[in-house]
Amino acid sequence: MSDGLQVHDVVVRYGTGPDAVTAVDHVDLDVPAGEVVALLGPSGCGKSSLLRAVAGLEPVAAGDVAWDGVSVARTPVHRRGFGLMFQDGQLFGHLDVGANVAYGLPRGRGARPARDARVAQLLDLVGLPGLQRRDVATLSGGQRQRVALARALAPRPRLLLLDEPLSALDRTLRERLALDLRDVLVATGTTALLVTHDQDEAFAVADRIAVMDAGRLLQVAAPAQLWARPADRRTAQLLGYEAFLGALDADAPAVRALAAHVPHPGVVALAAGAFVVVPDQDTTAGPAGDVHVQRSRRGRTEVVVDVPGVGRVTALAPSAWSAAPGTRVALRVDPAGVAVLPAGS
Ligand SMILES: Nc1ncnc2c1ncn2[C@@H]1O[C@H](COP(=O)(O)OP(=O)(O)OP(=O)(O)O)[C@@H](O)[C@H]1O
Repeated sequence: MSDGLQVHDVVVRYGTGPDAVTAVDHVDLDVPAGEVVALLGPSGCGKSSLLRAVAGLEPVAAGDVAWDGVSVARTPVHRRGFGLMFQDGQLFGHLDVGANVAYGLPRGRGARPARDARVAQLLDLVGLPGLQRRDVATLSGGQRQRVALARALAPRPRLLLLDEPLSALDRTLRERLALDLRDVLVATGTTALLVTHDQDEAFAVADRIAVMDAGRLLQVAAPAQLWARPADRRTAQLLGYEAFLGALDADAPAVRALAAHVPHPGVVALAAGAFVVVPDQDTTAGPAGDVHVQRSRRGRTEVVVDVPGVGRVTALAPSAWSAAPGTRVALRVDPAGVAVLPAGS
Protein backbone atom coordinates (compact mmCIF):
# COMPACT_ATOMS: atom_id res chain seq x y z
CA MET A 1 0.00 0.00 0.00
CA SER A 2 1.39 3.44 -0.95
CA ASP A 3 2.12 6.31 1.44
CA GLY A 4 -0.42 9.06 1.76
CA LEU A 5 -4.15 9.22 1.20
CA GLN A 6 -6.14 6.41 -0.38
CA VAL A 7 -9.76 6.94 -1.32
CA HIS A 8 -11.21 3.61 -2.34
CA ASP A 9 -14.59 3.14 -4.00
CA VAL A 10 -16.14 5.90 -1.88
CA VAL A 11 -19.84 6.69 -2.05
CA VAL A 12 -21.41 9.70 -0.32
CA ARG A 13 -25.18 9.85 -0.25
CA TYR A 14 -27.59 12.39 1.20
CA GLY A 15 -31.04 11.32 2.36
CA THR A 16 -32.66 7.95 1.93
CA GLY A 17 -35.27 6.29 -0.26
CA PRO A 18 -36.39 7.69 -3.61
CA ASP A 19 -35.18 11.23 -2.75
CA ALA A 20 -31.62 10.13 -1.95
CA VAL A 21 -28.86 12.06 -3.77
CA THR A 22 -25.65 10.21 -4.63
CA ALA A 23 -23.12 13.03 -4.47
CA VAL A 24 -20.00 10.84 -4.78
CA ASP A 25 -20.38 7.70 -6.84
CA HIS A 26 -17.67 5.05 -6.33
CA VAL A 27 -14.57 7.24 -6.45
CA ASP A 28 -10.98 5.94 -6.28
CA LEU A 29 -8.20 8.47 -5.73
CA ASP A 30 -4.70 8.35 -4.26
CA VAL A 31 -2.76 11.36 -3.02
CA PRO A 32 0.82 10.18 -2.36
CA ALA A 33 2.70 11.91 0.44
CA GLY A 34 4.07 15.29 -0.67
CA GLU A 35 1.71 15.65 -3.62
CA VAL A 36 -0.89 18.38 -4.23
CA VAL A 37 -4.03 17.14 -5.99
CA ALA A 38 -6.86 19.41 -7.15
CA LEU A 39 -10.42 18.15 -7.46
CA LEU A 40 -11.80 20.17 -10.37
CA GLY A 41 -15.38 20.12 -11.57
CA PRO A 42 -18.57 22.09 -12.07
CA SER A 43 -20.86 23.22 -9.27
CA GLY A 44 -22.75 20.34 -7.69
CA CYS A 45 -20.49 17.57 -9.09
CA GLY A 46 -19.64 16.32 -5.59
CA LYS A 47 -16.19 17.85 -4.95
CA SER A 48 -16.98 19.22 -1.50
CA SER A 49 -18.81 16.04 -0.54
CA LEU A 50 -15.72 13.98 -1.38
CA LEU A 51 -13.45 16.36 0.53
CA ARG A 52 -15.77 16.33 3.51
CA ALA A 53 -15.85 12.53 3.46
CA VAL A 54 -12.04 12.47 3.52
CA ALA A 55 -12.10 14.94 6.44
CA GLY A 56 -14.64 12.82 8.30
CA LEU A 57 -17.29 15.56 8.20
CA GLU A 58 -19.54 13.39 6.05
CA PRO A 59 -20.01 9.62 6.54
CA VAL A 60 -19.16 7.32 3.62
CA ALA A 61 -22.08 5.16 2.52
CA ALA A 62 -19.63 2.67 0.97
CA GLY A 63 -15.91 2.38 0.33
CA ASP A 64 -13.01 3.44 2.51
CA VAL A 65 -10.70 6.37 3.28
CA ALA A 66 -7.22 5.38 4.46
CA TRP A 67 -3.90 7.00 5.33
CA ASP A 68 -0.73 4.97 4.71
CA GLY A 69 -2.97 1.97 4.19
CA VAL A 70 -4.74 2.29 7.55
CA SER A 71 -8.46 3.04 7.38
CA VAL A 72 -9.58 6.28 9.04
CA ALA A 73 -13.25 5.64 8.26
CA ARG A 74 -14.05 5.25 11.96
CA THR A 75 -11.61 7.93 13.16
CA PRO A 76 -13.28 11.17 14.25
CA VAL A 77 -12.43 14.40 12.39
CA HIS A 78 -10.03 15.79 15.00
CA ARG A 79 -8.09 12.53 15.29
CA ARG A 80 -7.35 12.10 11.57
CA GLY A 81 -4.41 14.50 11.63
CA PHE A 82 -5.85 16.35 8.64
CA GLY A 83 -5.95 20.17 8.40
CA LEU A 84 -8.90 22.03 6.92
CA MET A 85 -9.21 25.36 5.19
CA PHE A 86 -12.42 26.79 3.78
CA GLN A 87 -13.46 29.53 1.38
CA ASP A 88 -14.20 32.08 4.09
CA GLY A 89 -11.20 31.31 6.31
CA GLN A 90 -13.39 31.05 9.40
CA LEU A 91 -10.95 33.00 11.58
CA PHE A 92 -11.78 33.52 15.25
CA GLY A 93 -12.85 37.16 15.49
CA HIS A 94 -12.07 37.46 19.20
CA LEU A 95 -8.44 36.35 18.75
CA ASP A 96 -5.63 38.31 17.11
CA VAL A 97 -3.68 36.98 14.12
CA GLY A 98 -1.02 35.28 16.25
CA ALA A 99 -3.58 33.52 18.45
CA ASN A 100 -5.49 32.36 15.38
CA VAL A 101 -2.35 30.81 13.89
CA ALA A 102 -1.41 29.29 17.27
CA TYR A 103 -4.85 27.79 17.77
CA GLY A 104 -3.99 24.18 16.94
CA LEU A 105 -0.56 24.20 18.61
CA PRO A 106 0.26 22.59 21.96
CA ARG A 107 -0.40 24.77 25.00
CA GLY A 108 0.60 24.64 28.60
CA ARG A 109 3.70 25.16 30.64
CA GLY A 110 6.87 25.59 28.59
CA ALA A 111 5.13 25.39 25.21
CA ARG A 112 5.08 29.14 24.63
CA PRO A 113 8.51 29.74 23.04
CA ALA A 114 8.05 26.94 20.51
CA ARG A 115 4.53 28.13 19.77
CA ASP A 116 5.63 31.73 19.23
CA ALA A 117 8.47 30.59 17.00
CA ARG A 118 6.14 28.43 14.92
CA VAL A 119 3.63 31.30 14.54
CA ALA A 120 6.41 33.68 13.43
CA GLN A 121 7.71 31.09 10.96
CA LEU A 122 4.26 30.53 9.45
CA LEU A 123 3.47 34.24 9.18
CA ASP A 124 6.79 34.73 7.35
CA LEU A 125 5.94 31.86 5.05
CA VAL A 126 2.53 33.24 4.07
CA GLY A 127 3.90 36.75 3.55
CA LEU A 128 2.55 38.40 6.70
CA PRO A 129 5.69 38.77 8.88
CA GLY A 130 5.20 40.54 12.19
CA LEU A 131 1.41 40.65 12.05
CA GLN A 132 0.91 38.63 15.26
CA ARG A 133 -0.89 41.37 17.20
CA ARG A 134 -3.22 42.53 14.42
CA ASP A 135 -6.96 42.35 14.98
CA VAL A 136 -8.32 39.95 12.35
CA ALA A 137 -11.24 42.33 11.68
CA THR A 138 -8.75 44.79 10.12
CA LEU A 139 -7.40 42.31 7.56
CA SER A 140 -8.20 42.30 3.83
CA GLY A 141 -9.83 39.21 2.31
CA GLY A 142 -6.50 38.01 0.91
CA GLN A 143 -4.74 38.54 4.25
CA ARG A 144 -7.48 36.60 6.03
CA GLN A 145 -6.95 33.63 3.74
CA ARG A 146 -3.19 33.82 4.30
CA VAL A 147 -3.81 33.69 8.06
CA ALA A 148 -6.23 30.79 7.59
CA LEU A 149 -3.54 28.95 5.61
CA ALA A 150 -0.93 29.62 8.31
CA ARG A 151 -3.35 28.36 10.97
CA ALA A 152 -4.13 25.19 9.00
CA LEU A 153 -0.44 24.45 8.44
CA ALA A 154 0.80 25.31 11.95
CA PRO A 155 0.20 21.85 13.53
CA ARG A 156 1.93 20.19 10.52
CA PRO A 157 -1.14 18.21 9.35
CA ARG A 158 -0.28 15.02 7.49
CA LEU A 159 -2.88 16.08 4.90
CA LEU A 160 -4.27 19.55 4.20
CA LEU A 161 -7.80 19.71 2.81
CA LEU A 162 -8.68 22.99 1.09
CA ASP A 163 -12.25 23.71 -0.01
CA GLU A 164 -12.34 26.56 -2.56
CA PRO A 165 -9.76 28.49 -0.49
CA LEU A 166 -9.50 31.39 -2.93
CA SER A 167 -13.00 31.65 -4.44
CA ALA A 168 -14.13 34.54 -2.28
CA LEU A 169 -11.30 36.74 -3.62
CA ASP A 170 -11.28 38.84 -6.78
CA ARG A 171 -9.59 37.40 -9.85
CA THR A 172 -6.29 39.31 -9.70
CA LEU A 173 -5.76 38.47 -6.06
CA ARG A 174 -6.82 34.89 -6.68
CA GLU A 175 -4.21 34.45 -9.39
CA ARG A 176 -1.43 35.80 -7.18
CA LEU A 177 -2.50 33.85 -4.13
CA ALA A 178 -2.78 30.63 -6.13
CA LEU A 179 0.93 30.91 -6.99
CA ASP A 180 1.79 31.78 -3.38
CA LEU A 181 -0.30 28.86 -2.15
CA ARG A 182 1.60 26.49 -4.42
CA ASP A 183 4.94 27.89 -3.15
CA VAL A 184 3.89 27.46 0.49
CA LEU A 185 2.65 23.89 -0.02
CA VAL A 186 5.83 22.92 -1.85
CA ALA A 187 8.12 24.69 0.67
CA THR A 188 6.45 22.84 3.54
CA GLY A 189 6.25 19.51 1.68
CA THR A 190 2.54 19.45 2.47
CA THR A 191 0.31 16.72 1.06
CA ALA A 192 -2.87 18.46 -0.01
CA LEU A 193 -6.24 17.90 -1.62
CA LEU A 194 -7.76 21.11 -3.00
CA VAL A 195 -11.33 21.54 -4.20
CA THR A 196 -11.89 24.15 -6.87
CA HIS A 197 -14.21 24.94 -9.77
CA ASP A 198 -11.56 27.29 -11.19
CA GLN A 199 -9.44 25.60 -13.81
CA ASP A 200 -6.70 28.26 -13.67
CA GLU A 201 -6.41 27.73 -9.93
CA ALA A 202 -6.18 23.94 -10.32
CA PHE A 203 -3.51 24.31 -13.00
CA ALA A 204 -1.53 26.82 -10.89
CA VAL A 205 -1.58 24.90 -7.62
CA ALA A 206 -1.71 21.16 -8.30
CA ASP A 207 0.78 18.45 -9.24
CA ARG A 208 -2.16 16.43 -10.52
CA ILE A 209 -5.76 17.32 -11.29
CA ALA A 210 -8.72 15.00 -10.75
CA VAL A 211 -11.60 16.06 -12.99
CA MET A 212 -14.97 15.28 -11.46
CA ASP A 213 -18.43 15.30 -12.99
CA ALA A 214 -21.75 14.02 -11.63
CA GLY A 215 -20.16 12.27 -8.67
CA ARG A 216 -17.49 10.43 -10.69
CA LEU A 217 -13.85 11.01 -11.54
CA LEU A 218 -13.36 11.35 -15.27
CA GLN A 219 -9.56 11.66 -15.39
CA VAL A 220 -6.62 12.18 -13.05
CA ALA A 221 -3.47 13.59 -14.63
CA ALA A 222 -0.73 16.21 -14.37
CA PRO A 223 -1.93 19.60 -15.67
CA ALA A 224 0.04 19.60 -18.93
CA GLN A 225 -0.94 16.03 -19.71
CA LEU A 226 -4.59 16.70 -18.89
CA TRP A 227 -4.66 19.71 -21.21
CA ALA A 228 -2.87 17.94 -24.04
CA ARG A 229 -4.72 14.63 -23.75
CA PRO A 230 -8.20 14.88 -22.22
CA ALA A 231 -9.59 11.36 -21.81
CA ASP A 232 -12.91 12.07 -23.48
CA ARG A 233 -15.22 14.76 -24.79
CA ARG A 234 -16.86 15.61 -21.46
CA THR A 235 -13.49 16.09 -19.79
CA ALA A 236 -12.37 18.28 -22.69
CA GLN A 237 -15.59 20.32 -22.45
CA LEU A 238 -15.06 20.85 -18.72
CA LEU A 239 -11.54 22.10 -19.49
CA GLY A 240 -12.94 24.62 -21.98
CA TYR A 241 -12.50 22.86 -25.33
CA GLU A 242 -15.31 24.31 -27.40
CA ALA A 243 -15.40 22.53 -30.77
CA PHE A 244 -15.04 18.87 -31.70
CA LEU A 245 -14.33 17.47 -35.15
CA GLY A 246 -15.00 13.80 -35.81
CA ALA A 247 -14.68 13.24 -39.54
CA LEU A 248 -12.17 15.70 -40.99
CA ASP A 249 -13.10 17.43 -44.24
CA ALA A 250 -9.78 17.25 -46.08
CA ASP A 251 -10.86 19.84 -48.65
CA ALA A 252 -11.06 22.64 -46.09
CA PRO A 253 -7.76 24.59 -45.73
CA ALA A 254 -8.30 25.07 -41.99
CA VAL A 255 -8.76 21.32 -41.51
CA ARG A 256 -5.62 20.59 -43.56
CA ALA A 257 -3.71 23.00 -41.29
CA LEU A 258 -5.11 21.28 -38.21
CA ALA A 259 -4.33 17.80 -39.54
CA ALA A 260 -0.62 18.65 -39.43
CA HIS A 261 -0.96 18.74 -35.62
CA VAL A 262 -2.99 15.55 -35.25
CA PRO A 263 -0.63 12.69 -34.40
CA HIS A 264 -3.18 9.87 -34.52
CA PRO A 265 -6.78 9.31 -35.57
CA GLY A 266 -9.43 10.52 -33.18
CA VAL A 267 -11.74 13.39 -32.43
CA VAL A 268 -9.99 16.75 -32.72
CA ALA A 269 -10.85 19.12 -29.87
CA LEU A 270 -10.28 22.84 -30.23
CA ALA A 271 -9.93 25.29 -27.35
CA ALA A 272 -10.35 29.06 -27.63
CA GLY A 273 -7.13 30.18 -29.29
CA ALA A 274 -6.61 27.05 -31.40
CA PHE A 275 -6.74 29.52 -34.29
CA VAL A 276 -4.92 32.86 -34.25
CA VAL A 277 -5.75 35.75 -36.59
CA VAL A 278 -2.90 36.67 -38.96
CA PRO A 279 -3.60 40.31 -39.94
CA ASP A 280 -3.07 41.49 -43.51
CA GLN A 281 -2.48 38.02 -44.91
CA ASP A 282 -3.98 36.64 -48.11
CA THR A 283 -7.15 34.80 -47.07
CA THR A 284 -7.14 32.54 -50.12
CA ALA A 285 -3.72 30.99 -49.44
CA GLY A 286 -4.49 29.04 -46.26
CA PRO A 287 -6.90 28.69 -43.36
CA ALA A 288 -9.38 31.52 -43.03
CA GLY A 289 -12.67 32.34 -41.32
CA ASP A 290 -15.44 34.93 -41.26
CA VAL A 291 -15.69 37.25 -38.26
CA HIS A 292 -18.91 36.77 -36.35
CA VAL A 293 -18.27 38.97 -33.35
CA GLN A 294 -15.25 40.45 -31.60
CA ARG A 295 -14.69 41.09 -27.91
CA SER A 296 -11.94 42.13 -25.56
CA ARG A 297 -11.20 39.88 -22.63
CA ARG A 298 -8.51 40.56 -20.07
CA GLY A 299 -6.49 42.67 -22.50
CA ARG A 300 -6.72 40.15 -25.32
CA THR A 301 -8.85 40.38 -28.42
CA GLU A 302 -11.03 37.37 -29.01
CA VAL A 303 -12.82 36.90 -32.30
CA VAL A 304 -15.60 34.42 -32.82
CA VAL A 305 -15.07 33.16 -36.38
CA ASP A 306 -16.94 30.80 -38.67
CA VAL A 307 -14.31 28.54 -40.20
CA PRO A 308 -15.28 26.40 -43.22
CA GLY A 309 -14.94 22.70 -42.38
CA VAL A 310 -14.58 23.48 -38.66
CA GLY A 311 -17.53 25.56 -37.49
CA ARG A 312 -17.76 28.45 -35.06
CA VAL A 313 -14.70 28.84 -32.83
CA THR A 314 -12.98 31.53 -30.76
CA ALA A 315 -9.73 32.79 -32.29
CA LEU A 316 -7.23 35.14 -30.70
CA ALA A 317 -6.08 38.37 -32.39
CA PRO A 318 -3.46 41.06 -31.68
CA SER A 319 -4.79 43.47 -29.03
CA ALA A 320 -5.17 46.55 -31.25
CA TRP A 321 -6.63 44.60 -34.20
CA SER A 322 -10.25 44.88 -35.21
CA ALA A 323 -12.50 43.81 -38.08
CA ALA A 324 -16.16 44.24 -38.90
CA PRO A 325 -18.51 41.26 -38.70
CA GLY A 326 -18.45 39.31 -41.96
CA THR A 327 -14.81 40.17 -42.76
CA ARG A 328 -12.80 37.17 -43.92
CA VAL A 329 -9.54 36.86 -41.98
CA ALA A 330 -6.49 34.62 -42.37
CA LEU A 331 -5.79 32.22 -39.53
CA ARG A 332 -2.96 30.05 -38.31
CA VAL A 333 -3.13 27.07 -35.95
CA ASP A 334 -1.70 27.25 -32.42
CA PRO A 335 -1.10 23.59 -31.50
CA ALA A 336 -1.37 24.43 -27.76
CA GLY A 337 -5.13 24.78 -28.31
CA VAL A 338 -5.56 21.48 -30.16
CA ALA A 339 -6.04 18.08 -28.53
CA VAL A 340 -6.86 14.70 -30.02
CA LEU A 341 -9.39 12.60 -28.12
CA PRO A 342 -9.73 8.84 -28.52
CA ALA A 343 -11.83 7.91 -31.58
CA GLY A 344 -15.50 7.65 -30.64
CA SER A 345 -15.29 10.32 -27.90
N1 LIG B 1 -26.30 18.31 3.02
C1 LIG B 1 -26.81 17.96 1.85
N2 LIG B 1 -28.04 17.42 1.73
C2 LIG B 1 -28.55 17.04 0.55
N3 LIG B 1 -27.89 17.16 -0.63
C3 LIG B 1 -26.66 17.69 -0.60
C4 LIG B 1 -26.06 18.12 0.63
N4 LIG B 1 -24.83 18.62 0.35
C5 LIG B 1 -24.68 18.50 -0.99
N5 LIG B 1 -25.77 17.95 -1.55
C6 LIG B 1 -25.97 17.63 -2.98
O1 LIG B 1 -24.92 16.78 -3.38
C7 LIG B 1 -24.44 17.12 -4.68
C8 LIG B 1 -22.96 17.45 -4.61
O2 LIG B 1 -22.77 18.63 -3.82
P1 LIG B 1 -21.34 19.19 -3.47
O3 LIG B 1 -21.50 20.38 -2.60
O4 LIG B 1 -20.49 18.08 -2.99
O5 LIG B 1 -20.82 19.63 -4.92
P2 LIG B 1 -19.65 20.62 -5.30
O6 LIG B 1 -19.06 20.06 -6.55
O7 LIG B 1 -18.75 20.84 -4.16
O8 LIG B 1 -20.46 21.93 -5.65
P3 LIG B 1 -20.08 23.48 -5.39
O9 LIG B 1 -18.85 23.76 -6.23
O10 LIG B 1 -21.29 24.20 -5.90
O11 LIG B 1 -19.85 23.62 -3.92
C9 LIG B 1 -25.32 18.26 -5.15
O12 LIG B 1 -26.37 17.73 -5.92
C10 LIG B 1 -25.85 18.86 -3.88
O13 LIG B 1 -27.08 19.48 -4.08
